[in-house]
Amino acid sequence: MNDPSTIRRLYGRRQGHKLRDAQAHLVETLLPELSVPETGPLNAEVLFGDNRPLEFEIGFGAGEHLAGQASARPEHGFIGCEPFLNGMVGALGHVRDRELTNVRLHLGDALAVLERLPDASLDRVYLLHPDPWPKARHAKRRMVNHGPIDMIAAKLKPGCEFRLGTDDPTYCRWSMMVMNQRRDFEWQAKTPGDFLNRPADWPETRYERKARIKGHEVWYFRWKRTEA
Ligand SMILES: C[S@@+](CC[C@H](N)C(=O)[O-])C[C@H]1O[C@@H](n2cnc3c(N)ncnc32)[C@H](O)[C@@H]1O
Repeated sequence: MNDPSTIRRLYGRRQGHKLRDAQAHLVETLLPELSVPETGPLNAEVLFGDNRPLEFEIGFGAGEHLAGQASARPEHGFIGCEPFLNGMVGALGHVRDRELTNVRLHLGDALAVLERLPDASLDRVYLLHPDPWPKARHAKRRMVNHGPIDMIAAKLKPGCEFRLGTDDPTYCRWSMMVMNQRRDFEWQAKTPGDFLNRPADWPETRYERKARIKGHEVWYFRWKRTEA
């Protein structure tokens, strides 16, 4: 596993385009330093050695949003999860280039990390351009569903935000339907068109940029965790 060509063979081919030597080297050297521990309960002390506020990104893609938020708030700790190795390489590159010390990464399922955090421990959760699963028969696979949203609700501190971005009209409508049924979240749209404009503190993601180039509308949702 320590040999870059082995890493490339094991992950690069199976999960995306082949890793170059420099990318495999990054995975070999920087990822172990930044990885969320594989087992045991997690909190800010375990991850960062102090009691700082935590933010969590589900499926960070190539990591540009995670890195942007982490450099904007160096006093917060950021946990990012992404099962796609080529995306992880992107995030590692941003962490290295921006010399970020407040990011921890997990190559795998975000929910498996989320469930190990204490309840009411997160200051923000991001879900940006989740896989849309557009067919009705696949709707149960959408991240915006009762099980995952129950977990997000449990882990967010009351008064803190869950952010969702999507350019998929079905996902947009679905998310409004699922979230409007909940009493534990309050939609933060101040005006009817509010969710059409990206807030200034919301860095653009790669997927979002591609969607805009294709001429798609993008919707930006912010829900506040209530006390309910
Ligand atoms: C359409 S991409 C969007 C990536 C990125 N957020 C962006 O906006 O550019 C959806 C991402 O979610 C990731 N993903 C899907 N299920 C996940 C899960 N259970 N945990 C973490 N990431 C997941 C996928 O690997 C993929 O990279």
